[in-house]
Amino acid sequence: MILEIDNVELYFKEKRILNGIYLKAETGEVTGVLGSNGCGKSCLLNIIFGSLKPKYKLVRINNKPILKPLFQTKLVAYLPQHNFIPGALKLKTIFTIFKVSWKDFINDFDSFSIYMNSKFNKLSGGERRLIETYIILKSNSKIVLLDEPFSHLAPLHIEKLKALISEEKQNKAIIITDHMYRQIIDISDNIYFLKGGSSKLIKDLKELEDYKYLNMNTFE
Ligand SMILES: Nc1ncnc2c1ncn2[C@@H]1O[C@H](COP(=O)(O)OP(=O)(O)OP(=O)(O)O)[C@@H](O)[C@H]1O
Repeated sequence: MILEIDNVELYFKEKRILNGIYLKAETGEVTGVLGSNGCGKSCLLNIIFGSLKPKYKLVRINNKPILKPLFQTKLVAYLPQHNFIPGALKLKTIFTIFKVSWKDFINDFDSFSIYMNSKFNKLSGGERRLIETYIILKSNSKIVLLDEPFSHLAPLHIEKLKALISEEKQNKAIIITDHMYRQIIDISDNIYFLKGGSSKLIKDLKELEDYKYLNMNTFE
């Protein structure tokens, strides 16, 4: 499956946030999105998901325009920047509701086994983020959008999550954004950089220095 989005024009009042966006993601690949604070990364993922309606946009799957919001097609799962799982739910219930295997999760993250009957809001911020990311990543959807999955995670959990992302991409098109740029560079097959409302496909990591996203000599 090939997902493309272009012709995006997003305004909030008179302020133009996005214009000149082109992004392509496909099954078997991780597509990373990098950019400074406020450049529009979350807005772009929201627009792809269909929960934010810009002035213009064109979403195509396998070259066919998709006119209804993508979330209505059940093709897509989206990890938003904020917590989305109700805090009063027990972990076991959450995995049942989202149809994700608790056993597989415990195989990957055995330290969570003690939490099976705990409520979600009793977990730490990083633990909650890990569970939300895992649930979205392991969903049945063929397109996965991850907004800052690595925030608050301990290094070992980040490494495990990266391995899972690489596994899941075999059957999914994954779009990911995070400020942990080294992790994004590590797992991405393609990287788009957002600046001034438009996207640029990065061919050489040095461009990230030229665009003043990273300090000069970061990649020496
Ligand atoms: N609902 C809204 N109303 C008005 N302006 C908004 C709204 N949502 C986002 N913006 C503005 O749009 C711009 C892009 O926001 P967005 O959250 O997409 O940035 P981002 O690249 O994800 O930033 P960060 O890396 O800090 O999370 C920002 O200037 C933000 O203030």
